[in-house]
Amino acid sequence: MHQHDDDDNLPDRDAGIEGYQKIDRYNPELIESLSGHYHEVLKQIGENPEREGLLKTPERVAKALMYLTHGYDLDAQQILKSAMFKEEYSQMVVVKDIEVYSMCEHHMLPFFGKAHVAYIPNGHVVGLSKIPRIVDVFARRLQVQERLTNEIRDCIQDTLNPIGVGVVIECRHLCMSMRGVQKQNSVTTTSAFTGAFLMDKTRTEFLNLISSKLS
Ligand SMILES: Nc1nc2c(ncn2[C@@H]2O[C@H](COP(=O)(O)OP(=O)(O)OP(=O)(O)O)[C@@H](O)[C@H]2O)c(=O)[nH]1
Ligand SMILES: [Zn+2]
Repeated sequence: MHQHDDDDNLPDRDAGIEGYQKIDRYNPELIESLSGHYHEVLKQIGENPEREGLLKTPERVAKALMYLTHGYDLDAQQILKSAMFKEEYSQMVVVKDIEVYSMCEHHMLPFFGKAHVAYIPNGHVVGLSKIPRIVDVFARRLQVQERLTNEIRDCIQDTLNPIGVGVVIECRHLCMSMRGVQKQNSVTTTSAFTGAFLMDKTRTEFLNLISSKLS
């Protein structure tokens, strides 16, 4: 469902988050309402929400959850467009080891690790900091790692129109380690490519660059 943000002060979100309702996420009334639900959650897990250590917990958790999902309010394309510069550089640009913190949409438990992002400019480069920023825009939502990977790729491809984009993400999922199958050391790797990165040579150069230990 496409949302249009012309009637209030929130920044434009990128369109196309299916069924997402735009909210004013730090509105005190909303935080209070969400806190009420967490107060109930504490009771339902057998805790005493009135004991001293838990008195402010519902509000803290409500604020934390709102922060951890604030990517819904950000427009990744706008962020890239705000720092695009005409430049004739035509080699691969790689930003590697970008910390990722996201939450799986199945269990609302964290998954975290690193993203490596590359593109080959086609007349324009983008301000380097904007790459980690757009990783965050898509990571700070309820996600699956595959979609996160594709969304980063598509955003760069559609906005910057480069000769190609490569994205590799490596994450540990707490839903697989602290519950469920309980595998403590498994790491999930996902990748997405466009354009020149679909060719072996370019893809191999990218994969070699992100595995180098220079940094
Ligand atoms: N493809 C994909 N799966 C994920 C991701 N995060 C969590 N999952 C998986 O989502 C699946 C949900 O499966 P279900 O069988 O419905 O849930 P469940 O009974 O809690 O599954 P278990 O985790 O196996 O106990 C699990 O296999 C999770 O490992 C992700 O980013 N990508
Ligand atoms: Zn999960």
